Amino acid sequence: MYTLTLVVGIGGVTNGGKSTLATNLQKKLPHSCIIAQDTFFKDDSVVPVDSNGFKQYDLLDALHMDKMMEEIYSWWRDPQSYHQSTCATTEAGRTEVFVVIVEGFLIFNHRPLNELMNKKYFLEIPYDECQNRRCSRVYTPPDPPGYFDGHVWPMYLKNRQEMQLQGIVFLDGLKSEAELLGYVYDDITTEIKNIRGKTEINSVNL
Ligand SMILES: Nc1ncnc2c1ncn2[C@@H]1O[C@H](COP(=O)(O)OP(=O)(O)OP(=O)(O)O)[C@@H](O)[C@H]1O
Ligand SMILES: NC(=O)c1ccc[n+]([C@@H]2O[C@H](CO)[C@@H](O)[C@H]2O)c1
Repeated sequence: MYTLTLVVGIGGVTNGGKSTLATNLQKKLPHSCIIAQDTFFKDDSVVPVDSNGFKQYDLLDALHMDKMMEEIYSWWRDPQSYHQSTCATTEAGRTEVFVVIVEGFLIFNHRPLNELMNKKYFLEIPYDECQNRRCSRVYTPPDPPGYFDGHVWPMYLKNRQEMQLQGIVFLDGLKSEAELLGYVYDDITTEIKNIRGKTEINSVNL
């Protein structure tokens, strides 16, 4: 049996709805799993502080990107084993496509990770909505007063300027969860059919 893979990137602004979309997609896509960038933050004690006393969390340097890449490679080497716990049984004779959904706010700023992704989506919301959503969230450690305007939003603008744009589909994060899911799910299932189709043609030609 062939092992075919698809790496989907869901990036975007903080509170743009990345985790929500990734979770909704993962539930609908068989043989899929999520690797979330937020689980690779360095320990608070090693994250530097700027002259205003703000912890510099919204930079690639605040993340263990080496560990995140290792996790993705571990999936890639053997997606079937990686999926074992969550995966439904494969249908006999069917060429499966294993999907990893890589989700995070700085996934398009890391060149090696960028090169791995086959489909890329970026969720955007306006400043006011972003500030409102962020204020209703509690991170560990919690945002200190002034953190959004003093660190989060300016770093978002900077990171967005620097990210690699090639191949990214921009999504309006103000759209409903269902609408966003519908669009991305259709796009990915079309890609999965294409990948399967190409393999089937190649095996006939062999
Ligand atoms: N399409 C949507 N419409 C309205 N609200 C949404 C939508 N998607 C997510 N939300 C809400 O926005 C907030 C942030 O969502 P979520 O955690 O998915 O974002 P995120 O981009 O993963 O955030 P971060 O990575 O910064 O922690 C949550 O309160 C969630 O319920
Ligand atoms: N350890 C964490 O998950 C953590 C700690 C402090 C701040 N954050 C924020 O997470 C967002 C990305 O999802 C960034 O905007 C960080 O500020 C996360």
